[in-house]
Amino acid sequence: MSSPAAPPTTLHVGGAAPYDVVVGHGVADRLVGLLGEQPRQVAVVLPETLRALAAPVLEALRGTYRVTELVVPDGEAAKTAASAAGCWEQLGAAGFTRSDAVVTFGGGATTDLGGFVAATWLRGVRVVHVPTTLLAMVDAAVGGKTGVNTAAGKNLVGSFHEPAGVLCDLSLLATLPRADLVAGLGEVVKCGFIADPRILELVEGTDPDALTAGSPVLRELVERSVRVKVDVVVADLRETGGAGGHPGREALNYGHTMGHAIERAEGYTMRHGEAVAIGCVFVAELARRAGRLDDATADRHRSAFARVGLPVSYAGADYDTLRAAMAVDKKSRGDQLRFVVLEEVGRPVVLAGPDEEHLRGAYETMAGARP
Ligand SMILES: NC(=O)c1ccc[n+]([C@@H]2O[C@H](COP(=O)([O-])OP(=O)(O)OC[C@H]3O[C@@H](n4cnc5c(N)ncnc54)[C@H](O)[C@@H]3O)[C@@H](O)[C@H]2O)c1
Ligand SMILES: O=C(O)C(=O)C[C@@H](O)[C@H](O)[C@H](O)COP(=O)(O)O
Ligand SMILES: [Zn+2]
Repeated sequence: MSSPAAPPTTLHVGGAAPYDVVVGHGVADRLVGLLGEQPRQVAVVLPETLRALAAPVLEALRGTYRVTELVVPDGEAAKTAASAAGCWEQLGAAGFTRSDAVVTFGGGATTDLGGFVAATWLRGVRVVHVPTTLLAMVDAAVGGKTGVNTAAGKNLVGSFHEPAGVLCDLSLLATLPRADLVAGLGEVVKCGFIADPRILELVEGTDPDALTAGSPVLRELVERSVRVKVDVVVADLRETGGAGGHPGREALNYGHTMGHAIERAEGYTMRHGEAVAIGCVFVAELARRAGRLDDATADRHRSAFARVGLPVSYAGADYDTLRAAMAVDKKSRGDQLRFVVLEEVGRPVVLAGPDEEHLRGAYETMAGARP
């Protein structure tokens, strides 16, 4: 365990384009050092709502580089082809070259869009993420998935583009609304179920109200979740599959098949981490019905997510609507739905083409219609 004064932790991400994820208080101050002397100019992707929070970062950058602010809509509204096109226009007007760099400052929606802009401008320029939500620190800013939504569904256009560095400055979480911090815990608890049972013990053994920006337990949860993500991504960056029955990168998609369907049904007004929590409870029930998961572990999903204040049921859309939305999930192959399910905590596997009765039954339990 560590206090806010504890030195930063560096988690190295190996592979063809290695980089570090730095976790600690005040680490955003490292941005200029990380970008180095090569860029002449830096484009900072951020929502208008975070400009005050970003002021010290912008000021530090202006001391060294020509800075263009790419101000994008707040939250999920930023993840559109139109937002990306607006950024491309501004980069063109600024004469942004391959030696220049993009910085993202915001939650996962901002890092997803900004990462996509960096991936596509001149077929790829350097990007450094400064995530400002718990969810973006533990998940979105790490691993190189970038993208935008289309009318057909979530994250349907994007690319893999690894950052040159990720600075998780825990002090930035001080202003994050409680509901957004709790949403980030959705991905944290997901990491506990797919790979690190200690995360579940920490969540189950801590007063959720004590999980604040300066909390040592929150920091341990961040570091453990980043470690889970890094280990999976290093083994299977492009989601081509794992070895020995492990789903590879698809494991990180645990709970997302239903989670993304719910987000779409709600017009992207529900927080991603909330939808993921419901999706994990749904898929645990599916696995239980399919005879893959024991009752106690399925029930533990409901209790662990509920403990931190996340929703665990959803009846806002009917089964057929959600079933149709799940069909466009990236894990689908032809007409076949594929889910990541658990056989036990820490043992994810792929369940392809589940029994339609099990699916409908799991939906009815999720909707509260059937125990
Ligand atoms: N690329 C990936 O691997 C990956 C992983 C997980 C999630 N995601 C994506 O991330 C998105 C969700 O990210 P999110 O939960 O961070 O939501 P978000 O980016 O929509 O941010 C949530 C809200 O918090 C505000 N905010 C951000 N930082 C703040 C701060 N420090 N103080 C005050 N307000 C702050 C934002 O302005 C916004 O209103 C989804 O689009 C999801 O698909 C991507
Ligand atoms: O990094 C991954 O891989 C993930 O699946 C992490 C998820 O938490 C994240 O929401 C991701 O954006 C989902 O990706 P998608 O491929 O289902 O769009
Ligand atoms: Zn997610």
